Amino acid sequence: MRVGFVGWRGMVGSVLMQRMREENDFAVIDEPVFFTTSNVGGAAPAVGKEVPALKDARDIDALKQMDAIVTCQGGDYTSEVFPKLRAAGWQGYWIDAASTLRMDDEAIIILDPVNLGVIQDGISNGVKNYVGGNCTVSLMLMALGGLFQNDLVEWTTSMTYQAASGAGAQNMRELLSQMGEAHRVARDLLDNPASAILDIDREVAGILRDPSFPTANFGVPLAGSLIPWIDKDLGNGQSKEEWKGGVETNKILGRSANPIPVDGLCVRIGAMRCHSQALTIKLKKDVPLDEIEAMLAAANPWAKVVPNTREDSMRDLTPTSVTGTLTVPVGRLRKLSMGNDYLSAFTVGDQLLWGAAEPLRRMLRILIER
Ligand SMILES: NC(=O)C1=CN([C@@H]2O[C@H](COP(=O)(O)OP(=O)(O)OC[C@H]3O[C@@H](n4cnc5c(N)ncnc54)[C@H](OP(=O)(O)O)[C@@H]3O)[C@@H](O)[C@H]2O)C=CC1
Ligand SMILES: N[C@@H](CC(=O)OP(=O)(O)O)C(=O)O
Repeated sequence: MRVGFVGWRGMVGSVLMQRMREENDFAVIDEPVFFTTSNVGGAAPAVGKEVPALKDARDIDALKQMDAIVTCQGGDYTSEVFPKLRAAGWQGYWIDAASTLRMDDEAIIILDPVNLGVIQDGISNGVKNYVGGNCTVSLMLMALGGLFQNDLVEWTTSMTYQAASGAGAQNMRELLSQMGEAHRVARDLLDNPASAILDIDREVAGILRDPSFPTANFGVPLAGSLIPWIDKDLGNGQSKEEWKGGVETNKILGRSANPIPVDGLCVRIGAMRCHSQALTIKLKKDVPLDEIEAMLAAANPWAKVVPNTREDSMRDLTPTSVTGTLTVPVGRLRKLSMGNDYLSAFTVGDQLLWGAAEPLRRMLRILIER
């Protein structure tokens, strides 16, 4: 297969390249070809085999030569180039990280540990567009796959704690600048063990509210605070990120005609690249907790049940412990006081791995190895 890569040096693209090298994926791609929107003719990345110089990511004729294109370049690029490429008669596979085409009838949302059957049916039926899901949705389904597989979910809420990386590389940098500023104004007081905590707090609150505080990307402080809105305002009280929770979950599960209600509030917090979510799940029936834990653990090799103890939760169920790994721990599992068919859960996952790059890498592998 001749495979074109667009957006390979961005944040999601870099994680994709890193994972493809780790899994030796380039060995099974006959001809990898790298594209750019900014450096035509420049050197392509080292992938262990000879590759041509960077080609123009807007050159439809060059793109048309590809059997598959994997893009992490973003939604604007997809909106601009994809229709032209199809209009030019291109029949190849389009594998995309951006949300643009996700809810399109001609596209499948890819998360193969959860919906391999939907993907395989799509390939057999000639579907050519495969799009990675919203990070929060993919991570929730990786964690709760066992409950959905066993058709136990009547509805679920998802209250999220989303990392800065979901907003982009510049936002991650801004979060760290904000943390640095908050520390800077308190440093002298912190160095003095006799200083009053309310003096420290006043200094920090002052800089968070100061017009000089770096907020160009987030719009408001995130460090020492949080942002209870992610993505566009749909005008009905719901954010677009919250809307995606329902529609994308059901599309991935192949049950858009008979949807499971999934809704909640999406909140940005000061983690770097791991999204966390607290879930309240209304079960269709009362299932013993040990059976639920066994189902969750058996659903895929990455979901890991964390015992619901203080020590295990604090050690294994945090962004710090999960970052940079493919493990999706799920814990805080208990029946809520509302009744035995109400289950709580808390899960954490790396939004650049299962939330973005990994489903694309695996989709390419599925196409190559079929
Ligand atoms: N961030 C996320 O969490 C998620 C993002 N996505 C999707 O992936 C898309 C890409 O996101 P993301 O990777 O965060 O975007 P980036 O902004 O990191 O990268 C996008 C492109 O910007 C160009 N670029 C310009 N300057 C630089 C630089 N200094 N370093 C690297 N690249 C640079 C590159 O294109 P070129 O080489 O052509 O110049 C690159 O491919 C998003 O638009 C979204 O649709 C999907 C899921 C999660
Ligand atoms: N919206 C997500 C990141 C993202 O890129 O989502 P999507 O792929 O659905 O646009 C976040 O901010 O955490």
